[in-house]
Amino acid sequence: MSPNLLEVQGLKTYFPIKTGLLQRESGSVKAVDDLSFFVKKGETFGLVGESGCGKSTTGRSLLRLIEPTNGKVMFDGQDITSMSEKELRRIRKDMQIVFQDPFASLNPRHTVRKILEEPFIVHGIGSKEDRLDRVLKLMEHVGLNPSQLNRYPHQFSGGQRQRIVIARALALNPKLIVADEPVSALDVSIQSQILNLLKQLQRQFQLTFIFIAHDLSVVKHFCDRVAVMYLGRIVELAEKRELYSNPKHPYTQALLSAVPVPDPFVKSERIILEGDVPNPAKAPQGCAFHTRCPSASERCRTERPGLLQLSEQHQVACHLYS
Ligand SMILES: Nc1ncnc2c1ncn2[C@@H]1O[C@H](COP(=O)(O)OP(=O)(O)OP(=O)(O)O)[C@@H](O)[C@H]1O
Repeated sequence: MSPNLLEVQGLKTYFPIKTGLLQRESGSVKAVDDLSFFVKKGETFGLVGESGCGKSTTGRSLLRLIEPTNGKVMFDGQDITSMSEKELRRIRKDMQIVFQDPFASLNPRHTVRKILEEPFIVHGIGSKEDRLDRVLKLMEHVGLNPSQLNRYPHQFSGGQRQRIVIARALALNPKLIVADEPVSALDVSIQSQILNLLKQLQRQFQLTFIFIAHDLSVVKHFCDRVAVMYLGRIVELAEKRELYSNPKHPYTQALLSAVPVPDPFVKSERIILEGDVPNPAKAPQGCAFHTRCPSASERCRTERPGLLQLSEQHQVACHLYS
């Protein structure tokens, strides 16, 4: 049996750009541009990069909430990309997503009971009493008071609302949860509580996580392996400790230099990236990062680097190492 829950090969998701009165297609945004990686059963795989680099589109494409343009996604040995809608509905209960903004993902007119009961109703699971029982258990698992069963989302704090979203994601006993910036909208003091809850649930229910974040400080304690994305591509992928202690790609080095160091005796030099992220509709030839890279050579301008295996736990897409 494969140790991997997810295997992704050559995933591409392009969005057409339509212009003019007739909305003619005039190109495409390469939001996800040829990603290949795997996620092991029970691990937390981090996807990190600046806003707009394609993290959310990747997460949604993996679950086919957005249709990928190309590539193959194998989930638990099954090819999701070739599944019919019906087959997909069956397998979707094994793959859930938690979004950044808990308020936007909850129906304001539904009580917690109704919100948490819905997945069971949709999948025809249990009698009314049995469903209530399941809802109460879910509330308990995520640290919500069962007496709040009949409250509405606006009667909860941001952190509690995210607990409701997590409970709903857990309802159908999934194997994989894509957590798309699940703590970014929360107070810093609440962030670690939610991260701890996710970790505890992971152990309790043998969950596999894909954890999306825009900076490397949040994933530091949470992920096992981390992929750094830039303009729709993975530029570096490594086991967490290896990535933090031995970053190879100039972009990862710049991202890491922006992570605050809590020790006043440790001096860290911040690498300031010049220029803006190139427009994904007109991504440059060669390495997408070359316009901002302090070490770019002529080759970086013309030739796109592939992901190079530096060691068993470390891959980098950069001409400095090839
Ligand atoms: N439905 C869409 N139609 C057209 N372009 C899109 C669509 N969704 C995303 N994009 C574009 O695809 C690129 C990647 O967006 P995506 O939201 O995946 O990035 P992200 O890294 O998750 O950013 P953020 O952290 O801000 O959410 C961006 O340039 C975005 O504008």
